[in-house]
Amino acid sequence: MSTYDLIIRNGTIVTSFSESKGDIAIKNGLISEISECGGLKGTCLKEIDATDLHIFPGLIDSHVHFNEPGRTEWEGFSTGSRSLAAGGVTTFFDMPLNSFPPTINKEGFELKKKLASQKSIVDFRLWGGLVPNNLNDLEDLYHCGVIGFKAFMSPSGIDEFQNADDITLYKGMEKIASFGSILAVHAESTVITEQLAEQKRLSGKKSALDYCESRPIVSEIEAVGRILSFAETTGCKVHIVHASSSKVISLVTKAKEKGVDVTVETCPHYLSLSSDDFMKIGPVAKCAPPLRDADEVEALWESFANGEVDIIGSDHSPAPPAMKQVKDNDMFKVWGGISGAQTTLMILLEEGYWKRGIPLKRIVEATSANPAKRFGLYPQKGNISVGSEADLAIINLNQLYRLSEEDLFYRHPYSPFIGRTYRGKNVTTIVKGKVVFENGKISSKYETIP
Ligand SMILES: NC(=O)N[C@H]1NC(=O)NC1=O
Ligand SMILES: [Zn+2]
Ligand SMILES: [Zn+2]
Repeated sequence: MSTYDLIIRNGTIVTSFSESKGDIAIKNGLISEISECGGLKGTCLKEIDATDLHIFPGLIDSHVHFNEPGRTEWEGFSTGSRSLAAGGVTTFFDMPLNSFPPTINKEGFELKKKLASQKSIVDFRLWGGLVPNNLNDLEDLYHCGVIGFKAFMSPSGIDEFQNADDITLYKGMEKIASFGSILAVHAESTVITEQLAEQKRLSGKKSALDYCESRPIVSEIEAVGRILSFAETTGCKVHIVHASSSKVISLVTKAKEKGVDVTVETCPHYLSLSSDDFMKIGPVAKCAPPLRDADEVEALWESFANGEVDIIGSDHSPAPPAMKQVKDNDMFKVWGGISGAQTTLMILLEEGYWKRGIPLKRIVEATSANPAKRFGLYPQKGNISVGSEADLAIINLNQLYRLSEEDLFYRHPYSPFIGRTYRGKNVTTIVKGKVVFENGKISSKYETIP
């Protein structure tokens, strides 16, 4: 008879391609057996009854900014990873900027890796940056084990992480292609966004609407078109982050049809908040690219439903409260970034599964299987199968609740989703076989923040 560390009984197991009831046995951090309900024979140290609950592969958030080291007062790995655990996320990929030093060379990588290993309660990988003048660091970063490289096509808001000009992109992509790695891009046109912002400034226009108008969809379309042409020429794999519009997604779909190796991400905020919501909610909902109108939100859901959106990432990009407040009535001066690490799954369940009939399998695909596949972690992650890592989220689809400030584990508990009602809550999170979140709480072993 086998001895297991943990057995989860009687849940509905959802993967990107299947949904069925069963029991899962876990040993040494891996899934060691899956059977129909009642079929597992053996003893275990702990049992979880998942009757009436759904079991998803733990989410992989391929896009967060946890700001550590250097700006830990903005977030940090302790609070950031606890927020993810609460939201059913078991792995994150930390972006190379907003922390200081940025992850643009080996030293920056090693420093961040050490801190994340000490403090994170979920699994992680790190992005490396592509910036002007670090072409000679890319190979070191690749050997350090970055999950991929990230570049900005417009100013990032952080002085020490410069946006990449076209020659940096082109030369960088040749190098990245030579290692078989991937470049993620923040794709907005510097020329369009800066000139429109300057016109707004000269005419004293600085409202939320003015900010949105200074970063139109065409600015994304132009930048995406340019990066796709570099991708075609260099053969470099590309991942477009935070596309705000189905028009951007369509451009990516057309490139895929032509054989370009490209994927695209959108974020829960573009799927659940409109520019009108931004006017009502204010600076907490400021991001770049900005929120779009309600028709765009609906069109984005269509792109999601038909599988054109590959990946959902949160782009969790917090800042201290003072930087998320409007001063001099000027929305342009507010930090652009939405706190969303904890809320991805609840938004997709409420707005996607419940309101728009999106299948759970599609949600699992975009939040877990696809990021694992795109970044080389599948099927160890992103799946529920014998031999894969025991990264799981156990979900009560019927639990109805209103998100409040007290629910948030962020360093600064603000979110544009506070006060909204959701159906579907993550109740238990398991990372490599360890229960890190249970019954609405961080497990006692991880309660104390180091
Ligand atoms: N620097 C940074 O995190 N910027 C992010 N914030 C945002 O709203 N979009 C971004 O790219
Ligand atoms: Zn970005
Ligand atoms: Zn980002």
